[in-house]
Amino acid sequence: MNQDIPGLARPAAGRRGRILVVDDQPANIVVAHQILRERHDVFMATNGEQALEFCRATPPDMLLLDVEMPGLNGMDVCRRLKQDPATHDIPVIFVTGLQNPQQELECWEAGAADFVSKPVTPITLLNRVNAHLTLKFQADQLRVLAYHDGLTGIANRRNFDERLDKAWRHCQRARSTLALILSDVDLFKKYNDSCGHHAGDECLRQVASAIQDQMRRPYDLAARYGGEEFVCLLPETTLAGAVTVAIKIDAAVRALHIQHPASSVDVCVTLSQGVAVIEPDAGEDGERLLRLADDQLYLAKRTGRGRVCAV
Ligand SMILES: Nc1nc2c(ncn2[C@@H]2O[C@H](COP(=O)(O)OP(=O)(O)OP(=O)(O)O)[C@@H](O)[C@H]2O)c(=O)[nH]1
Repeated sequence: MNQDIPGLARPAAGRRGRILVVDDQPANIVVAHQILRERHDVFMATNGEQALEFCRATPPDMLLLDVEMPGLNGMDVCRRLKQDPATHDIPVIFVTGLQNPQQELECWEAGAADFVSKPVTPITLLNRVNAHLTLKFQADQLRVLAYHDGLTGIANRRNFDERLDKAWRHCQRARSTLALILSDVDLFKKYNDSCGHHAGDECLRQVASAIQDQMRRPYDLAARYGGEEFVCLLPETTLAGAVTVAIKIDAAVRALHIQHPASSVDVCVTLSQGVAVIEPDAGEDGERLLRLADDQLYLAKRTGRGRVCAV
C-alpha cells in the first residue's frame, strides 16, 4: 500500500528496520505503528525506563521519541543512550509537539538525529525514518568491514587488539586468568607455491572457519592475526582449558583433509600452536601474553610443527 504513496523514498537498503516508538500516549504509538508497520517492525514503550530497558536488551535500529513524558523525559532517555557504548549509535528522532527553539537546542545537545512535529505527516515521517535507517545500515556495514577480515570473514587484528585490551582489564578486575592461542598454518609458503594462491586463500578461509567453530563461549574470540596466523582470546580460561581448545582446533583443521603435497609434517594441512595463560597485572598490557604465546608457537615450529606447546 505504501508503494503507491507519491513522494515516498525507497525503503532503507530494502531491509526492515526495528523501530522503537516511545510515547506516554498509546494513541500516538498507534498512529506511528500504522504509518510504519508495512516497511518496518515497530515496538513500543510508554515511558523512558521501559525504553532504556528495551534498548539495552535488544537494541533497535532507531527510536522515535516523544520529548514530553512524565518521569524520564525524551531528552533524559536520549542522553543516557548516547552515554552507553552499547546504544550510542542508535539514531533518535524526536517527536515534538512544541515549536520551542530552546527545547530543540536541548534535543540536539542530547544527541538527536532529527525532529518531526506532531501531528506527524505520514509521508514525512516515513521518509525521515527511511533516510536515517539508510545511514544507520551503512554505518553498521562499515563497522562490520572495519572489524572483520576481508578474506576469511572472522575478526581482524584491530578487532582483536581492542578485545584483548578489554579482556585484560576484565580479567584483572575479576582476578581470573586470560588465555591466548596463536595458531600458524605449517609450511604455508610451500602450500601456496605448490597449489597456487587461489587455493591458498581457500585454505585460509576453511582454517579460519574451523578455528571459529571451536569458540564456544560468548566472550571467546577468534581473529586473523596476520597472513597465515590466527589468534584465539579466551577470557576466564585456565591453561588446561586453553590447551583443550587448541587440541580441538588441531583436530578440526586436520579433519578438513586439505591436501598439502609439499608438507613434511603430514599429507594434509596442519597447524603449529602456542598457548599461554596469564593473570593480568596492573601496569602491564596484553603484549606480554602475546609474547609468551609467540615463544610457545616458535617452540612448536622448532620441535617439528603440527603440535601444541603451552606455558
Ligand atoms: N594465499 C595466501 N597466502 C598468504 C596470505 N597471507 C600470507 N600468505 C603467505 O603465507 C606464507 C607464509 O610463509 P612463512 O611465513 O615463510 O611461513 P610458512 O611457509 O608457513 O612456514 P612455517 O611457518 O615455518 O611453517 C607466505 O608465502 C605468504 O605469502 C593470504 O592471504 N593468502
